[in-house]
Amino acid sequence: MSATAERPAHILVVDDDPRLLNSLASLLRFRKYRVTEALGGVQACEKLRQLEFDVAMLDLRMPDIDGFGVMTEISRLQPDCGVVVVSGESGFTAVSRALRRGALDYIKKPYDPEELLTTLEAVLHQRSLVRAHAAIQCRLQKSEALHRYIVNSSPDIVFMLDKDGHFCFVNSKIKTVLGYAPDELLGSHFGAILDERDVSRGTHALKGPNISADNPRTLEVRLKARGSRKATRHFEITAFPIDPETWSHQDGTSTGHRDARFYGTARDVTERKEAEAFINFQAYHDLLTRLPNRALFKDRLNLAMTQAKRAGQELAVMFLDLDRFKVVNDTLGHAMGDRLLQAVAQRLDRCLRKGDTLSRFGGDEFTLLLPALNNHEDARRIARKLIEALRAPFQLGEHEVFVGVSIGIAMYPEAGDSLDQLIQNADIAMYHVKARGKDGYRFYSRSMCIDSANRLSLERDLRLALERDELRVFYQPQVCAVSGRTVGLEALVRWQHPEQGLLYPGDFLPLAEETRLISTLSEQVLAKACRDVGVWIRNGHPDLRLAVNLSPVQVEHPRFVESLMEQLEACDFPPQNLEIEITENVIMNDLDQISQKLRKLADFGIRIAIDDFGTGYSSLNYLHRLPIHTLKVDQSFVQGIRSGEDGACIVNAIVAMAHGLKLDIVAEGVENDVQLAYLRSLGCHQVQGFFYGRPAPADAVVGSLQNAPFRATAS
Ligand SMILES: Nc1nc2c(ncn2[C@@H]2O[C@H](COP(=O)(O)O[C@H]3[C@@H](O)[C@H](n4cnc5c(=O)[nH]c(N)nc54)O[C@@H]3COP(=O)(O)O)[C@@H](O)[C@H]2O)c(=O)[nH]1
Repeated sequence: MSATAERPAHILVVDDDPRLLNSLASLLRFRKYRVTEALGGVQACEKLRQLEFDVAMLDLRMPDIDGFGVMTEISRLQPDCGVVVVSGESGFTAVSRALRRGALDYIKKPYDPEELLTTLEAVLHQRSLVRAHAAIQCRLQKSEALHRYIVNSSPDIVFMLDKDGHFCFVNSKIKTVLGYAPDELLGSHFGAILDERDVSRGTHALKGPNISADNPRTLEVRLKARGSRKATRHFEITAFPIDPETWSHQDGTSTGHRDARFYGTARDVTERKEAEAFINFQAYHDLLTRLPNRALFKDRLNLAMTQAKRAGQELAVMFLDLDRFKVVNDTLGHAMGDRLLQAVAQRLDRCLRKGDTLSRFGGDEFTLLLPALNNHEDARRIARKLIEALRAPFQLGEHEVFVGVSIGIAMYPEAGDSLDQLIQNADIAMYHVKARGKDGYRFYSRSMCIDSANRLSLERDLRLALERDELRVFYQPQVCAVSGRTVGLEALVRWQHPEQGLLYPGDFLPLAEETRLISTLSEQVLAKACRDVGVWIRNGHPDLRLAVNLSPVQVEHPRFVESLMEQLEACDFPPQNLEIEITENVIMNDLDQISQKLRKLADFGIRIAIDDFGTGYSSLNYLHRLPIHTLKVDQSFVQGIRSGEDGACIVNAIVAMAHGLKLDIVAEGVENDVQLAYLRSLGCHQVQGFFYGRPAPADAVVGSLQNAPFRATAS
């Protein structure tokens, strides 16, 4: 009777017979329906355009527009309006045609009023069910659209996995973030998009025993973007197991959600991770060179010391300080200085193995950790490599600059068993390289380290020693390898300390250099040596050569040439009998200045020898630019002859080169006849070393000058 409880159903009654029309309308009105009458098809179509109906009760045979025509209009104008045909026609064709056109029922005239009303009620009831269903469908669609919108607009990737970890659902966020279309992932295992480094951690995460809705699994993993264009991104994944009891889609849908056992979200945390990584990098790196900073260096050193201790191995800490960097910085400016530091860091870094740590310690200082070494030779090799790496000039814009590096080496455990001690001792060793003319390397030895109280008392003692004439000069012969005759004597300073006994240069020369007492010390040594050797020269050894060591501090002094010549004059010592020994590094500190000074000395007849040849700068370029007379092969190479290491090859090369350049050559540190025989076979005619005698005081030397071979027994 009614479309809803509040509103009576609106019925359109259509018939071309006024009497039948009226009677049907009255019957329906009597039953409280709202009725609109249409006398024929034309009127019915008009009413359909004006009003809304729940049901149309329709005659079929009408003169103007018949019932089928009206049904066409109904389905066009009001498809929700139900149609009940009330017709005198009862042939199969008419009935079936009416039903095919959408009529819900067919009542034959003359009708039974009760039967007609029952049919109408049933049609109205069916209409209301259809409408309710449509309303629910509509609400469902809206609800699903809303949820789809919420899920797809989520800032996170939302996903569902089956029990084995295959995707059952993934929202469209994955397309924006990683480039995958959700559909292409359905059915694939989630491990397929995990970065290789996180596959095992990621896949194990879901298998954990404690994972539950109250205790979701949260982990950070890297996910691969689709294709190779984009990099891996970082995600924080939170995954919950789905309780099969509460998951209402068990009965299945075409999307496969029914198998879902895990629900989760993946939040893109790449920006946060990158910011963290950058902050972390800043905290542990030097931003100019991108090398580890002090803090990271100390951390790695600590770890390496623990490992070395456990494995019973050595490690080396090197302290590197650039030579001549200050000049570049002061003359070309800080921007160029910065570029130089970057270029230096790159060159040094290229010399190292994967496990080594090069750090910028500050300014132009670098520290290097070489873990797990077998012996000192390993460290020595790297130090030489580093020095060599910086030898070639650096191109800074239009400027070509040269820097060198002074390297101090502290070996663990020999040079200390705490990290601060190792760094400090490497620094001390580096300082000794600087004091000896820069651009070289030295291993730390205990004699280098004088604590401040000792240092003060030693400095005071040294000042007193210079006043009280406690310095002694010892002489070591330089012998002709063929005749065994002594052709020269190297003067080597000793200190007869009143309490500590005889001290060697290594015990006090570094301090003398630091305190600038070296100038007075050298003057005293030279004066004594000139006096001693001068007497021997005058007493029948006119060609006897006196070799003296000069410190860089002396050579760099602006009055170096003048004061040396004044001293020789004062002692009446013939300049042509003097040979000064300087290291290559002294020369390279300021090639132009040194070259002028050496030329002046050479013009006076003084001979110039390069001491420790092969261990320092070794730029062969200076050899023909300077007035050099002698190369002294360093004792480390001579000792290599015995052990059959590289030393022998280097000696071969140095001797051949000296011959080519027509320079004299003196091999230092000859300790046995094997070395002597080898050197002789190379044509190295002058030798020096314990084989012929240790350095000895003047009175021990003088008697042996006549004899061949010379033999002294002192220290
Ligand atoms: N500026 C000055 N420097 C000086 C002076 N006197 C010495 N020195 C420098 O000190 C260095 C160490 O000297 P010293 O401890 O005297 O050692 C010399 C020799 O004893 C040692 N030597 C000689 N032969 C051998 C050998 O067969 N085996 C071996 N293990 N050692 C040996 O070598 C030192 C001499 O080296 P060099 O000078 O390179 O010829 C010394 O190196 C000087 O630089 C000084 O008055 N002023």
